[in-house]
Amino acid sequence: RPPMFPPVTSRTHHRSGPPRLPVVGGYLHLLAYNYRYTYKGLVTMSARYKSPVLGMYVGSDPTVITTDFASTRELLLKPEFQGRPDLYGARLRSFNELLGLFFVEGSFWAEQRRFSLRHLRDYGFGRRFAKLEAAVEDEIRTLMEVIRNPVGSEKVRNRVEWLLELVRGTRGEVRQVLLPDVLYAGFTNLLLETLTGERLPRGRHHTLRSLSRAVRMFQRHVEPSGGLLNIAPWLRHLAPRASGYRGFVAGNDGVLDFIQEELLSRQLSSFDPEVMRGFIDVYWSEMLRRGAGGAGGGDDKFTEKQLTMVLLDLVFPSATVPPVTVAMALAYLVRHPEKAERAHQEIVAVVGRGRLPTLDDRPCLPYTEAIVREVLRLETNTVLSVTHRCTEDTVFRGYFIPKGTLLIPNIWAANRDPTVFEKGDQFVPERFIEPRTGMLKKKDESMAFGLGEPPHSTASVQVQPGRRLCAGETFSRQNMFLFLGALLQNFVFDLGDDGYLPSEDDMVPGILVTPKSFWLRVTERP
Ligand code: HEM
Repeated sequence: RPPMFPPVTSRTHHRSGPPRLPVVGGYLHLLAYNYRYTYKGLVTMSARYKSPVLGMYVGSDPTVITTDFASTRELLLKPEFQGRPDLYGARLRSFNELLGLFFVEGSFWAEQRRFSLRHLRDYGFGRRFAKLEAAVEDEIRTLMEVIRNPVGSEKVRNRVEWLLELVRGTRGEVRQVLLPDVLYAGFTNLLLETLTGERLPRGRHHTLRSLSRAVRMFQRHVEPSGGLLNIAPWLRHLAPRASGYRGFVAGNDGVLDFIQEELLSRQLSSFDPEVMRGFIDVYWSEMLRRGAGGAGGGDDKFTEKQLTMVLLDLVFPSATVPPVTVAMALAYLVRHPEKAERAHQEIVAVVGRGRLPTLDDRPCLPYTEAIVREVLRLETNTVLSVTHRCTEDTVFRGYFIPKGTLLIPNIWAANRDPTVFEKGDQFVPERFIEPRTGMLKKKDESMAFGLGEPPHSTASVQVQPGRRLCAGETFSRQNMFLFLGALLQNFVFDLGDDGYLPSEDDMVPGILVTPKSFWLRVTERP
């Protein structure tokens, strides 16, 4: 074992050299603190051991966990902490190799990330692009149509059953919508637009919803550090369901099938090297340019398997995190109807009712933007982010950290740290508004997307391979703002007679912490 931890218990310091981390026992010890919500258990543990930085073994892996704002920020920005561990699950999902964007490191990661972001940008990912903005507006209008009239036009009549699972009540009656489910198709379709230049028509939205279901199943069977399956992969034979193996594989296979059938096969069967319709065409061209498929075997970095996994790493967050975040924003606004009304008034004053809010309106709608920021902070559903790995022996906060140590930033706790966010566990969008001018504050210290460049930045360029900042930050922020703005402009959401709001102890744990689906009553504004 590396000499990081002292043999017995916490707060043992070395007489010479940097002190070693307080050891708080192993992973099972953590589970005892809060078996269901480990991110909360870590906060309790941190108070018990009087240290915001904890050290423990997860299986045989030495692991460092940060639980307050300052140490989490430092962890996320430290150059030696930008690696990724070689987890059993990371290989299980990708042909027994380390591929994609999330679970790779070093020069392979830097090159793939730089290439992907540079070319996704050309299709509106992280910058303004008229075609994508038109697609967003179209998806929002479709969503509003579905809410207004679920049975709808002839075109969707064969899908009525599916729609009625999402929207209850027919024309003229009280209407209820199922969240976040009703939002899944619209958000996912926007990623398809950047990848292929096309979206699935409304009559095929059920395919996107099945995709989100598969993603959710996967997410709910994975833990950020790899969990028990990583420590003892053989558990999958003894207890395939309880160990999470079955759900993991079923969810992952569902997403891979979608990528194969709906993205790769379709796109590549009509591939034309003269016309680049979206990111997939560009990646495929690069593969061909590097000689993939040729007699020499081509490049071993730009391969079809790697493309498949890059797509999985883009589909996987898109199909759940932004729609879940908007759904949670609506849930908070039902608890605080005066804040929904304030946002509505702001939108009506700037945009009116004759058109939908656009990205040009965004600087003039600070309160709506503040709601998005606040829900990202308070409902950080990427609770423990994605585990990092230390790539060089180093010292962190005075502690010696050997190469290979796993690093878990508790961004859920950091985003609620009371020393930085007053009333950190309450929904207060006003914290992001400058009281004197009513404008949005420049600074947003919360870190729902990780760190790498100023987290509040809406700047167009996200190509910074040195840090692990989320690749979809700008794309997500823009689309969440537009969807939420349109919903607040046109509808009032409340509980109705039998509505239900997910409570904090009612979230489903996993690599993302997401709410159970919930119904809200929706009324059209006059
Ligand atoms: C509200 C929405 C989202 C949130 C809160 C979020 C959050 C995060 C977080 C916390 C990380 C880990 C950062 C780290 O390792 O330190 C991450 C990584 C990543 N996210 Fe997101 N994400 C969101 C949406 C998206 C979307 C829509 C996409 C793609 C279309 C995306 C693509 C990625 C990728 C590829 C990575 C891996 C980056 C790397 O390791 O280099 N994310 N995200």
